[in-house]
Amino acid sequence: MDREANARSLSALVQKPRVDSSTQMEPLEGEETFVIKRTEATQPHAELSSKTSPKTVLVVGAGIAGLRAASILKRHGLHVIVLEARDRIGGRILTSRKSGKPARDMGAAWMHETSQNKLVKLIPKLGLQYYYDDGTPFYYTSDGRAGSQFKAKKVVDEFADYAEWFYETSPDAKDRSVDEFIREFTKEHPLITQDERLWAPQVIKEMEQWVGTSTTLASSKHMNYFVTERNLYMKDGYDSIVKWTAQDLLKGPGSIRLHQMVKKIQWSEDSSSPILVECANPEDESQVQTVFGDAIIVATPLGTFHHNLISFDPPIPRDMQNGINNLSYGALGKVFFEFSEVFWSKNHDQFIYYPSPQDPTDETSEIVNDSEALDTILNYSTVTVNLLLVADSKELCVQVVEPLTQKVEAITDKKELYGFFEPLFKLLRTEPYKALPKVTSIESTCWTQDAFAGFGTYTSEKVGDDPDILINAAQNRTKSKLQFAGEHLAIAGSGCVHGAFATGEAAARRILGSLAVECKEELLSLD
Ligand SMILES: Cc1cc2nc3c(=O)[nH]c(=O)nc-3n(C[C@H](O)[C@H](O)[C@H](O)COP(=O)(O)OP(=O)(O)OC[C@H]3O[C@@H](n4cnc5c(N)ncnc54)[C@H](O)[C@@H]3O)c2cc1C
Repeated sequence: MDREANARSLSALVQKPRVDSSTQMEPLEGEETFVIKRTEATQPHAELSSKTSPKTVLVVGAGIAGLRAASILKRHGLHVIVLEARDRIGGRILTSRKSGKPARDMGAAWMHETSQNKLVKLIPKLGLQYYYDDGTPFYYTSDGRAGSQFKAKKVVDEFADYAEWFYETSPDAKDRSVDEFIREFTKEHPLITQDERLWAPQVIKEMEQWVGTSTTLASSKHMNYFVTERNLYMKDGYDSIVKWTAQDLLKGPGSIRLHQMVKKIQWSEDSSSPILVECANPEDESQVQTVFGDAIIVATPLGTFHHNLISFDPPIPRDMQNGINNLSYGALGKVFFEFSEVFWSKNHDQFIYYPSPQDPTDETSEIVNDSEALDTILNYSTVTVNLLLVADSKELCVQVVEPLTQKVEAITDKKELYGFFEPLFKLLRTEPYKALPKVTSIESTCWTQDAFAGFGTYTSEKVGDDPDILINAAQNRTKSKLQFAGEHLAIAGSGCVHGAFATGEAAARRILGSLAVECKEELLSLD
């Protein structure tokens, strides 16, 4: 379908949005986030899938993984029902569109690993605007700008190299946190100076943004530090990828059912027993319905499993459960600040801030850091995206990671939120003697308070985790009527949109196999 036709078919199905449960945002006037009309999904009576062909496949979750799987299955002639708890599709891809404001991606904003990321093909195909992050970042400490030759950065590169070699040559060695391991490395290194020793654990915090957790929790065994790829920012908003993925499902009513919070899945491998799913309307849990299918794909976030938000009868297969127990979930938060004037460097796309190390000779430092009253943003590592360069708006997007994400996302008062971040903005001024300009709008994420996001943002390998258990368990379910998809199952691009997209394809292939339907590769093409 071409872009114009796509837009036409969407507008036929679109209605005015309501507040999204994943974010607590400004009033919604003028917002254009698209929402599909409520369908017959809330019929009180149970519905039965046809015993004759085509078979019915249920897909739980209308994130990119579930939508990709459902769309492939529909193209293969199967009857597909996507059950989505929210009032919108896209899951952790959420583009906030407010009148007069640029599109803000509250979830995914970048295409990563662009050399292998097949979604990049959609950029020219759909005529989307983008920005490649080829610029150099500016680095800051509480004392101001750190030079580009900040030596501790080189020490961190050397450590990452060492850690990779260490676990390659000693695969059975005990996992420890990145923070613990880098301190051990710098302590034992004969040529590292005391300053480098102090700063290296601070500088490595830059990776926190990738793994979605702090270096005190992140696994050094599964460390993903050498990020040499290019990244592409979706200037028009990531929801265009969601719309493209869902276009076949949006053609007629009924394929996607919103407000369907799945609570229980009764499943069996017996081909004569249907899969039975109990759903409730999240806004009125007395509105319950039961849906039947021949097979099912569960594509909800890893955190929903950690919180047992869906019950399975019989329980989730043991190998899958073991995998879930051995993989962690992280939390990256974002706050968008729009200003009346630009006071930061116009030529650098990111501002990376390293918090000061605790000076072991300063006996008061521990007391100061423990004090909630004195807590400021400058105690944490942050990456601030310069949206002037990236998306042509007078905005900064400050990214934080857990445990700060939970704290920031719990702040509902905009003044308080700004006050917390203000010391960072003062630091980013190109003319430090000038007062900061007026902040004209603030918008913050709220994923850690959102059950449908699993109270977090994406998979994060923490100390002791083993991601392969879950991936292997999912891949081994070749003949099963119960399949799983989602970024947590990605072989490549874990935690990312393209990884999630690929897991939707893999789950669809396994369902086709289990229903003895031939997979036609041309129906998976992005061309
Ligand atoms: C702040 C943030 C920044 C990110 N940045 C990037 C980035 O720049 N680049 C990148 O590639 N990736 C990024 N990601 C990760 C990316 O967004 C995810 O990996 C991807 O969107 C996950 O897709 P999914 O289909 O696996 O899950 P989801 O998108 O979470 O879809 C799961 C769906 O299941 C639904 N659901 C949950 N429970 C139920 C239930 N009980 N019943 C019915 N439905 C249910 C949810 O509402 C949701 O729609 C970011 C994520 C966040 C949150």
